[in-house]
Amino acid sequence: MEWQLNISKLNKFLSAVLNTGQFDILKLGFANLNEDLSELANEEQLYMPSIDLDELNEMSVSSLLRIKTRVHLPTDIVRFYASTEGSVAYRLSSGFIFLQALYEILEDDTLNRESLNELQSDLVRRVTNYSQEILQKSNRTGGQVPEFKSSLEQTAIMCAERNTDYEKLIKPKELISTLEGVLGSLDGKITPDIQPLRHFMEITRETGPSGYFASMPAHIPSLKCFGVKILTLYPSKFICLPITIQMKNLASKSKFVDWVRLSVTGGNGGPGGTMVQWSIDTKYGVPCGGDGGRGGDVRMLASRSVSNLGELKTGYKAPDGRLGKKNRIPGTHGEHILLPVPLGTVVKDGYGNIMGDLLKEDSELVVARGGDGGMGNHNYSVLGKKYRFERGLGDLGENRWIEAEMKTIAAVGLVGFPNAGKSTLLRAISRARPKVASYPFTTLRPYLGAVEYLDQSQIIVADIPGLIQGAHLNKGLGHSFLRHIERCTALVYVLDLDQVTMKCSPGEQLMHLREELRLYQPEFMNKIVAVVANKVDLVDEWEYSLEGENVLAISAENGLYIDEFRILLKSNEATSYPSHSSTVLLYENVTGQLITQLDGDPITNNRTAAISAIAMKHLTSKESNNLVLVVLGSSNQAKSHVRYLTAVKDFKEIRMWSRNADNVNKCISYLQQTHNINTPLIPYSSAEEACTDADVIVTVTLSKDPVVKGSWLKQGAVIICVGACRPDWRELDDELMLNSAIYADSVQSAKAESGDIILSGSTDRIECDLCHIVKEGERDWRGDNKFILFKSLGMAIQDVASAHLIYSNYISK
Ligand SMILES: NC(=O)C1=CN([C@@H]2O[C@H](COP(=O)(O)OP(=O)(O)OC[C@H]3O[C@@H](n4cnc5c(N)ncnc54)[C@H](O)[C@@H]3O)[C@@H](O)[C@H]2O)C=CC1
Ligand SMILES: O=C(O)C1=NCCCC1
Ligand SMILES: [Mg+2]
Repeated sequence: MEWQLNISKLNKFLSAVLNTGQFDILKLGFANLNEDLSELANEEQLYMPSIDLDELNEMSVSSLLRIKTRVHLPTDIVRFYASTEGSVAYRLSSGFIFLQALYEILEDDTLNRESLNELQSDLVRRVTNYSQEILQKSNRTGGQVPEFKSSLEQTAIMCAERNTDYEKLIKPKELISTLEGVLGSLDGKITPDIQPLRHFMEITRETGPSGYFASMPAHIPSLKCFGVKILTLYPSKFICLPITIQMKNLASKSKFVDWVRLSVTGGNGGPGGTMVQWSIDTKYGVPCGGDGGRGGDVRMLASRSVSNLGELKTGYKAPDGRLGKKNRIPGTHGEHILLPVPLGTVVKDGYGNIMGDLLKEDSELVVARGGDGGMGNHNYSVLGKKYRFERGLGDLGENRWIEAEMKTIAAVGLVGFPNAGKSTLLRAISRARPKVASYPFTTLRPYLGAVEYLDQSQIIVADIPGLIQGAHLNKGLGHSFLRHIERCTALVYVLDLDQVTMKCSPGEQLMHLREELRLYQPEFMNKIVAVVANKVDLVDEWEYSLEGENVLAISAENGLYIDEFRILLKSNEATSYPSHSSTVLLYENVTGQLITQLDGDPITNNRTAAISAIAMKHLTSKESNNLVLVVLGSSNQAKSHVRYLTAVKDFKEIRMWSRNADNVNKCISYLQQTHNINTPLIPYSSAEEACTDADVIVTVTLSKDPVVKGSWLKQGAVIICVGACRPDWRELDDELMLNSAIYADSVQSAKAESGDIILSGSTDRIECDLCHIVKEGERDWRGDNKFILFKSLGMAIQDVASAHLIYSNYISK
């Protein structure tokens, strides 16, 4: 096929796009046009469209040049495109598709923003379909695609489709039957995840509260693959800090800037056009010049991804509007300049007047307005030779000096009495250098420090100057510093353990600090808090809890437990950091090539629940329906267990309990709204009440102590115990354990890893592995025992089989 691009249509298309004034043409997806054209030309079966640049008008040429020199694709396309680097065939074909789409775009007579959007989605669809076709054509074992330079590039796509999208590839019934099939095929040969890899264990000992698990590699002959899951578990959740700030080029940023002065100038309005349309009816023609385009504004944009004002330059000028065009078409507007600033930046004009307070993500403030475009000559109705070229020149853009200051200073405020060591602590965790001396009020204004993490995130911490008793009455620095606390998301109470400098006992310090804050503003009590006790090196013994609060003892001066403190700031329930985080690697059997690397979290969530569903299906009698299910816990596993257990059994009702009633309600709404669970889901405020008369009880908590007691349960109850995966953690009490017929996904793993089994002395009482249950079919699993217990530990074989299913579904999607 020979393509002849229709230049007048190309011009029309480009003008239409540019004239919308809001559409960024570069985003339409003509990637590497140049390169693809030349490559296409070398490829016999493809033909190069001919574009005669001389025929294009100025605007189109410059647009094309921009297109050619910059690759700026919609992210979906970038994902596919980038993933196939090195695959010449693929690149050519993507180029081919781009060109084909371009050709069709040019054929389209009805261009508007909507149809452009449609075309853009269409483009993404085509590239996607094409990539699927290539994947399917691959005839290599395991579905590996020969054209791909590295499977990692391709799997990056899948990783990018984290949790939600990813979960679409996993259907409960399909996963359950796949895993059941795999368990059935095992023939008793099962690789137990007896212990995490030795190195991980050693690291665990060194690193404190976090725990590391690495499941053993598992081989699944029937699926022609093997694999491994690497998993870390960090259960300590002292403090919830919802803000961690992603920072680009962390290494290059050494300065933390919280105040800047800069000059800002809006773009000038473009001049009106002076074009004249000739016609035989008028002697001098009809003026038809459009209005000039508006000059761009300079705007500030509040963004969570910006941590300080250090990136701002000393001056900005927005682009001018362009000349009005003929046929009364307005000139192109100058683009606005958006200056990203941290949330909570206050902007003042040169006279100190507040122009705005950027508190919310994505809120914008115009700091220099662009000038209006001048009127085109079509507005001047007077006809005749003299007035034909009358037009407005466009207004000048505003110009001023402004000051920007960060006022939402920090995610976390350090609060403590003078000399508790807050400044020393800030120095220890960040590069901030507040003055440190042992007399009160060394710090007169809040000092900020950025605590930086290896994953490029950072948390801003403020050293809030000395609070004293009576501060709420404006004593000491009084209200001036209490105000700073207002804008912190979380607070860390810093207690002084030094007998010499402390005003009162640590317990009393905590009480007084809280009281001061409460008296100043009762809402402060709703803030997230953590408590640290400083100068622990100066005391012989220390209680690690105070008034029911976990307290982390540190020595800021000597760097003792400072790493723990840094981690404590970051680990929390309110951030998106999950307690578990994992990766699954799937390898091809024969060649040992890595087929895919997957985010392990959705796999863990789904496969664990699928295994529980298989166990429950076999351990309860086939006829039993309308049972009462109880789920203790309200997080990932709780959600997935409701979905998977309801896929194999009908329940009369599902009772849900968790420590946090709010989370139970959220969990219930999620299940009803996102997964259309129709079985009544009932929140319970007492675990005991929920378990009374229940048929199936699932424990999916991070508790270290029993959450269910045998005395609560009725005879015949089936308990699926999913949490307590460490040798010293419990979810079930001894009475429950000793009265249960016990089964496990792996007997060997359960003997080595389950605190419930080990500490209740039940290691020799585990009947068999799940794969034997699956093979045996229906029988009396309870025997003489009061209850039936399935202890789940989670095994690599389940992860690998699930990853295989996801991968297969992905490539055939
Ligand atoms: N057997 C297996 O294959 C797997 C087991 N697990 C285990 O399942 C449990 C739940 O996992 P996720 O939902 O991902 O964890 P998560 O961290 O997202 O949620 C933990 C849940 O436990 C609750 N919880 C925490 N401490 C508690 C306490 N002291 N008392 C009562 N409830 C408490 C929390 O409120 C929350 O509802 C964990 O113990 C985890 O290690 C997780 C994955 C696989
Ligand atoms: O995914 C698994 O397998 C897990 N095993 C024990 C602890 C949590 C996750
Ligand atoms: Mg496990």
